[in-house]
Amino acid sequence: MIDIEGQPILTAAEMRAAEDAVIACGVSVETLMNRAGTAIAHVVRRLAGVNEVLILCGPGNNGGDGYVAARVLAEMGATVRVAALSKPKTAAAKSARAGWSGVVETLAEAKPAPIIVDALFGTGLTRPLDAEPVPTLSRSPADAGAQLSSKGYPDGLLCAPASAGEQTVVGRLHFLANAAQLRIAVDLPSGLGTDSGQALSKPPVFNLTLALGAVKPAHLLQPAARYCGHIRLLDIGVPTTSQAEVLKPPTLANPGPDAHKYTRGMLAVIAGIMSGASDLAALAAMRAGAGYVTLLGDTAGPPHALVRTPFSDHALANDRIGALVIGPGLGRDGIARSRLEAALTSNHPLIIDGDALRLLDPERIKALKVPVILTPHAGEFDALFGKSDADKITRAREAAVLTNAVVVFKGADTVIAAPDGRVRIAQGASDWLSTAGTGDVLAGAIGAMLAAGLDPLDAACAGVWLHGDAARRLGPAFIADDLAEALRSARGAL
Ligand SMILES: NC(=O)C1=CN([C@@H]2O[C@H](COP(=O)(O)OP(=O)(O)OC[C@H]3O[C@@H](n4cnc5c(N)ncnc54)[C@H](OP(=O)(O)O)[C@@H]3O)[C@@H](O)[C@H]2O)[C@@H](O)CC1
Ligand SMILES: Nc1ncnc2c1ncn2[C@@H]1O[C@H](COP(=O)(O)OP(=O)(O)O)[C@@H](O)[C@H]1O
Ligand SMILES: [K+]
Repeated sequence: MIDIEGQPILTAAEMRAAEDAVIACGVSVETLMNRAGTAIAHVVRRLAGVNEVLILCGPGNNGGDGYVAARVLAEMGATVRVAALSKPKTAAAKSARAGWSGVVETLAEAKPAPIIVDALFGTGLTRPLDAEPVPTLSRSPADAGAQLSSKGYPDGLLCAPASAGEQTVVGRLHFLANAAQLRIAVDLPSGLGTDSGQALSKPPVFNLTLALGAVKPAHLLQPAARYCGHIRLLDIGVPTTSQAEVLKPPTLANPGPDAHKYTRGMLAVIAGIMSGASDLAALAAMRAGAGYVTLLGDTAGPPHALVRTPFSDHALANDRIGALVIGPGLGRDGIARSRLEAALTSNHPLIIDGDALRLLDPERIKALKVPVILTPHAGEFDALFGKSDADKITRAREAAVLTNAVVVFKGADTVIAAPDGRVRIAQGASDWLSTAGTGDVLAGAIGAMLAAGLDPLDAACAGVWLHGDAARRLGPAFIADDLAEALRSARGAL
């Protein structure tokens, strides 16, 4: 089992292409399925102990993985049962089914077990599951493992059509999941759109999802990600590369003996009408490790290490400024507009956040000749780039190209995109981040990284990582001030 930090993220089509490349070199689908099923079986065996395992198999290769896992688990001495939705459709799944010598129960009538393994649907799911009826038997079968007919009903047994509610695929999955102590999904919880991150049908929430060969967008994008539980990658010997990767901890240099405040990076934050927001950004930058932070505006108060200076073109013209944050608490009045204009013409690398994003259009951003990082939340993103049904990765990528800027598309599934097509996606963000001011903290943290000289994508990634890690350290009900302070611990842990 591999931790997914830093791993490539592949769409369903990219994963199929990666598999096809291996198959073209002479490796059969059956071999890949055997590797997948065997790896799944070993994980399940470790977690299940002596408890009974119920594997739910679908018609495609995801189901095929399930049959292989069942066979291997049985060979290892585990107590394992299999329940199928319908008979296997693909050649590899048929061959995997043939390798399972035990009974195959119907999904409709399978009794619960303490451990369930969902191998119903993986990357092949193309439509919602809710309306799909599960075949049921009109009498209790002595051996429900009878061959399933082409309609998906067991041959030789009279089948009744499914009734509503629990007798849908989703209903059965929820019923069996609710009764289980441990829920494990093969590749993806059944019901999720692999690339969109949408729940085509709402699956139960799993404890563990075993990604096969590569991480997929649905493992990270909301709402799909929250059904996956912990995600671990299983290697099936398919080489993968992608411009999209899971965010990993940054490598940041600590100050050396020759360091001084300016070598560690000088950040300027422009204040506006709501000084609390720019204060948070400034504090965050200091706690993320900036050497010198100056706040330009009419503000007052601690910390004493923060250099508060009235806003002026002269203050902005300081060559030592390595990066400039504009937007937190800026407002949208005349003063805000003139400060934004001064920032855009200052020649300093820019982090553009909050209100500043509402005062700009993509063409103006693209025309800037300095490195730019944009940090919109969903509302700001829609206002700047328009609404769209495209997935979050595509939207972030297109926005980065359109503006020639690094775009940090925030949310519970923050997507960071560079104009060259590289994408990084954060995993496991604390939902407690949904509190006022945490975006200002992020802008400051990214500002500290850009001022220290990191390239814009690395700076954005490092800031998002530190921000997410600080939140994880704080647990519940923190406020943005706590988060800014906790950046210090996050920085220290690297
Ligand atoms: N390829 C490889 O080398 C390897 C692949 N591996 C594994 O294969 C998985 C992908 O397999 P897959 O492509 O067969 O898709 P899968 O998710 O099993 O479902 C497809 C089936 O579902 C059906 N179907 C779709 N939507 C439906 C709906 N709403 N309701 C009902 N049916 C629906 C669809 O029918 P159709 O749309 O054609 O009518 C088809 O029959 C992948 O996640 C991984 O686990 C590993 O073994 C490693 C090697
Ligand atoms: N439900 C959530 N789970 C995880 N992170 C979240 C969630 N909601 C918001 N965030 C994060 O919290 C921050 C909120 O930023 P933003 O909306 O700009 O807030 P503000 O403007 O109040 O500072 C972003 O970094 C975002 O990614
Ligand atoms: K599955």
